Amino acid sequence: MGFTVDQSIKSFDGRLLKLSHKSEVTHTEMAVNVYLPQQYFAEGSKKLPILLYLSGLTCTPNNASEKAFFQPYANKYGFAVVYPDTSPRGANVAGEDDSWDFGTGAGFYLDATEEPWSKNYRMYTYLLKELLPLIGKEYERLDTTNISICGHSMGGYGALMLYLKNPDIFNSCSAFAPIANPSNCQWGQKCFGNYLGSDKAKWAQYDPCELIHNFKGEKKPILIHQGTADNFYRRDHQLQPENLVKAAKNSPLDGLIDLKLVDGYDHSYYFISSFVADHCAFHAKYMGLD
Ligand SMILES: N[C@@H](CCC(=O)N[C@@H](CS)C(=O)NCC(=O)O)C(=O)O
Repeated sequence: MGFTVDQSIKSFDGRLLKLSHKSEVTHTEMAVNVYLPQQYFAEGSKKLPILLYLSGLTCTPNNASEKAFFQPYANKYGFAVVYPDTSPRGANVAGEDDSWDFGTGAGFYLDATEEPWSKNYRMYTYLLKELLPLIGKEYERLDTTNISICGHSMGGYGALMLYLKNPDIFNSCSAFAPIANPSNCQWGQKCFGNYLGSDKAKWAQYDPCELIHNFKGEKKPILIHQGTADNFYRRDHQLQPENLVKAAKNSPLDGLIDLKLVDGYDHSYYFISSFVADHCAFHAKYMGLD
């Protein structure tokens, strides 16, 4: 089943497509936005790389499409941006709308193994086995063999986790204020506990601080920005990017976590958009575009 194009909006010389499709993985209708840069519309253009951007808790595909400002850099370098949703919606699972940090808007990019979540909350398989292949099929001038990954907060964790597990699929990884050690913070413990149960060995299969030890890809840096005025970082200890720097020691990525603490920035899209240029330049290099 293909995409329905709900809207096609001109933006920074390219077009933002608001798409939806029926997912056989989540058994729901899924929304996804795709930004096609100006190069996509040029006669005889070659296949364009893809930046997969994963959003944080409560987001739909629209938050980053409207407020992160990837578009000028997507046009500068010539890559598309794919903005998936953060969970299935309307799965009708009891309790999915009870809190903002679990269930709807908080799929944690994993495959739930526990009832009643395991039928629908399967964002890991959805992204890798359904969404990316469908993008490749429907947009033949996008190159699904040249994908980089980036994300914010829960999506920053998602980007780290997906990259560390699948270096054959993703060229490069960066994150804004990621939940770097989910087994060790309230947000992660709540979601891992409900979706995966109490077996910590299952949690380790998704925690970047565990996965980094078994990373099998090329030795490249991972770029992370973290604002020092982010309350989820300094007050609530939900993010803990330093734990990933520590975990990298004596791992294949020893010394390659490029954590940039940026003074005075909070957790919002004002922070993200301030450093999007750096992240796009970083990924463009590994996409072969600079
Ligand atoms: N709803 C939460 C905040 C959730 C939040 O900050 N979500 C971040 C990701 S973790 C986000 O991107 N929010 C949407 C936005 O800023 O557009 C609260 O009330 O504290």
